[in-house]
Amino acid sequence: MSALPESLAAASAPGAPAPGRVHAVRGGVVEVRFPPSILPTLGTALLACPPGAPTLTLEVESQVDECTVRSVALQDTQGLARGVPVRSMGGPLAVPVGDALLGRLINVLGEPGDGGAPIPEDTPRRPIHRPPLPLGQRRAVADVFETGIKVIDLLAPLALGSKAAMFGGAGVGKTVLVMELIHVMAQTYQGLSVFAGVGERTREGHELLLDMRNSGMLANTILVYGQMNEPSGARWRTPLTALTLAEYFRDEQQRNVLLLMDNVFRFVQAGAEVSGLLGRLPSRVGYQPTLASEVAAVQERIACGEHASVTAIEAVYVPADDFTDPAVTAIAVHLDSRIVLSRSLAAEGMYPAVDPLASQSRLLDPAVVGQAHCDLAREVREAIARYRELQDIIALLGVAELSAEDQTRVKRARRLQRFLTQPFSVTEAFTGQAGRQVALRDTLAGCRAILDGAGDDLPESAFYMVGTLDEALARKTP
Ligand SMILES: Nc1ncnc2c1ncn2[C@@H]1O[C@H](COP(=O)(O)OP(=O)(O)OP(=O)(O)O)[C@@H](O)[C@H]1O
Repeated sequence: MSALPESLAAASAPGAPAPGRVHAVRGGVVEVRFPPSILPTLGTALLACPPGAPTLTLEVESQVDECTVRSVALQDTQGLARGVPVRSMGGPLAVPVGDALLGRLINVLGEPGDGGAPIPEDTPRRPIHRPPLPLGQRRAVADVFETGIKVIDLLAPLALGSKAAMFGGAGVGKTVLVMELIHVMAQTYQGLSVFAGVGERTREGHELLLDMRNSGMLANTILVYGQMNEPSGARWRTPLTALTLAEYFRDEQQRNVLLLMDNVFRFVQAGAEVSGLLGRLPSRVGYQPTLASEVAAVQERIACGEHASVTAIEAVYVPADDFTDPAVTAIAVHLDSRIVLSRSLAAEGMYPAVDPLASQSRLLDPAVVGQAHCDLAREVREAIARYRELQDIIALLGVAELSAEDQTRVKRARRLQRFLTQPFSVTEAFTGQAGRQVALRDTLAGCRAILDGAGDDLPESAFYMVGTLDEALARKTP
């Protein structure tokens, strides 16, 4: 970071009298006046110190004139009044990073939210605004990892150092899928996880903390929460705090990090709220004019370094199931794997409700997964696409009116669709069915066999919510 001008450095020193004063408070937006020589720059963190009350962190978003800045509050502004002294922190918000945070739940400022001991004073700190890793220091993504979830491994594989997202409307299973992936990772992948809970229900966040604590997964995890009850500024900056932690482990300790974000749409939504509060003109569909750059500022920082990587798995809420929503498209362009959850599959109970045709991954490439895998994925997609084409005819005339060839195709496609469902470990408590993880080899062999007619004689139900094909075959017994 560039050196501070002398006047600003002196004014930011902890013991120095606060040079700024709150001029106006409008909800989450606070205008602060400073002497013109030390007007803080954009992105600088400010500390408002109301007498007799806890301090409050703000972030400068615009300079209104030569002595006024407009800032957004990262904490609740209740009780903040005109005239309250404000000190500039001389740079962006710096959050504690490192091993002391492992196993902890923190907020956007890096303060504990789990009722535990305070974070030690000597913990190193890093600014939340940082440039992404230069291209020259990045490594190409190629190490595919198996999730054990058949439909993902087959049609939208994930890789270490890649970015993947689950897209879906309300209640189609995004959170369940992210939780299952956390579960899989904890068992198979020896790394650290940083979970950013952005704008979702506080109850879900609490449940995750308890689940992780009970299953012993918390020791290698940091939870960073800016849930729906927090001010928009906090929700907007929570992903940056989580990213800063992930980058620290990647760059300083050369450790692989899994970054989970639920929900990236809420981050965009918080940005839109902040933009509205700042009085900026809205852009398409009411989103902030800076939508693309805000999303890019987060997504570009998720990258694979020379020695270690940050792998991101994100949940993206799709408002009103509209996949052309500007927020959704702005996020989608940055991803390596897009897993689209379908409401009609969820309505039929075909969990995980991953749409086999809409989901895709850059890693489904012969150079990465091999020719045989790519060919099989294409064949599975073709079979399901053909079945969807025929569905209208079937609804009107019945299956019997189809040609013998199409009848066989429909039969196999329906079995394939069911074979791609699978019970999850995290849903065991309410489905009563033990979770299954399937090796990629078995997934490929199972799909190949079904396409070749190995399951033609079995009832469709034999394929529903099973692990391997052998399990389905074992259900044959009357
Ligand atoms: N794999 C699954 N197996 C069984 N049930 C599932 C599965 N996935 C989702 N469900 C059912 O769907 C419900 C909603 O799932 P989830 O909370 O993951 O949705 P969501 O897309 O995250 O919703 P929201 O956007 O409202 O947060 C679950 O409570 C569960 O009943």
